Amino acid sequence: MTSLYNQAPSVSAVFSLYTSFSAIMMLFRTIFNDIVPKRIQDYITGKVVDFFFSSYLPTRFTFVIEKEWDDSVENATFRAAEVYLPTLLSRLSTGKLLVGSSNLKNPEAHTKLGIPIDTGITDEFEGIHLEWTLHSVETPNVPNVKRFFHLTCEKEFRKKIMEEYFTYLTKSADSILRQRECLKIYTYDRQQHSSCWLSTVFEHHTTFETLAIEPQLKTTVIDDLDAFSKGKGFFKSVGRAWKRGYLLYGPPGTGKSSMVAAIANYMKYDIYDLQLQSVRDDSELRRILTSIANRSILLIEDIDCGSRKRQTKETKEERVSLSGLLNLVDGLWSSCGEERIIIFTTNHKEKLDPSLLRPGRMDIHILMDYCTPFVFKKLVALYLKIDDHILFDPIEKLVLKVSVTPAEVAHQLMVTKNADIALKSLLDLLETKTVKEEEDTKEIEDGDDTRKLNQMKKDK
Ligand SMILES: Nc1ncnc2c1ncn2[C@@H]1O[C@H](COP(=O)(O)OP(=O)(O)OP(=O)(O)O)[C@@H](O)[C@H]1O
Repeated sequence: MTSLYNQAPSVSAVFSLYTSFSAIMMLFRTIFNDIVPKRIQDYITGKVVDFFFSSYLPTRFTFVIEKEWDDSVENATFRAAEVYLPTLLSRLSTGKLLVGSSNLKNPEAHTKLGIPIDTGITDEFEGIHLEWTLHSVETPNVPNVKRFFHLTCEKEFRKKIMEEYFTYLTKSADSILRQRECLKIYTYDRQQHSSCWLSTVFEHHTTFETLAIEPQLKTTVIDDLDAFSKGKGFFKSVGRAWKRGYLLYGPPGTGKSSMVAAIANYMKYDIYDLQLQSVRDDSELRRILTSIANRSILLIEDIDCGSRKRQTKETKEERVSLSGLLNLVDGLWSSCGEERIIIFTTNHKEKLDPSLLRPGRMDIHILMDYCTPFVFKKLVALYLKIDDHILFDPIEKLVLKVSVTPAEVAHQLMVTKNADIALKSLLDLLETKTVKEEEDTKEIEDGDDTRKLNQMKKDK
């Protein structure tokens, strides 16, 4: 007992040991804080905490990726996941996959794949194991179910996932979309509670090969589109948003919609078809604009007859203002997103507000005009598969004389596969039009003569 008591350290020895230990710790802390860089400090601290406390703390981390970001704005990360995940077929947890047919008429059309609700799918990124699951919940008073992905990983990798994996995801989805064959057309569905874009498969097969336009116009448009798609660096270097605006104008039936289809098919861009009349006000227009995906066409047809005002039942005027529209074309809102083409079409360019036509607003103004001899021959080659006929000469002469649209010509050429009959019916149409136009001109001249006569009588 005595010897034990003698071996125990004295209070003063313990105290001096404690003081020395504290001094060393303070010295260590000072060195650690002053000399070791902050990032290394964080790393070491994290490792120490993980070592001592990891068994008490959750080690998994889950990212929640909702379909809609804010009101009707589609979350681009959700969209990217929707595109990318079905390509990881072998990693589905349940062996289930959604399969949708895009085209009943074409059995060779590619089927669309999707992830079923509550199905897990795994991915590997630089050795990190990732688990994806798609969930859905119903919300009261909202017609559509809310869909969201859960992406779970080890907590220690969350920073890497945020900084690198999401970029990889977006890039992968982008390159998948660039190679796809099936485009979509979206229409804006305005509901009382939640408005959104509804999509369907875009099946307009017009390409620049089947669009009958003058060769020079075709070259101009294709060159412009090529320069645009390769122009990311250029647009950035000159401080401009990566977007392009086209105004297509001309009489009905001259191929404006067909030109839009050719552009979409050439660029492999989806189309967002917006009826301006269905937009409540500028703020809704702004929201719509931010909800459009990159690599897409925003199409506003018949911009002249949109009469940007509309009356509600309560006779309250609702409108998209001209400045809202101009902002959409070249203001700050138009700068959100990348690689976008805005196309306005109109049958009456002269009715448009001059501010919309000022240089720099829409990059290119394209006149879609009445049929020319070249366009006529191109249509005949397409529809009747011939490049010469005895009726070509009289038809070409009349095409130069009267206003006939490519749509009218195409309509006559579709009547039969027999070239003699089809061309004869086209010639008849042109002759009838010639007579009509001559009569109209005479009427106008007669009207002018009568007016002049009356004026002379008055003057006397
Ligand atoms: N340039 C063209 N090349 C080939 N086909 C054409 C051309 N223009 C018109 N057509 C034919 O006419 C139809 C109608 O043309 P389209 O809808 O593209 O004209 P539009 O100018 O957009 O008319 P609208 O102003 O009435 O909308 C097309 O489906 C196509 O078959």
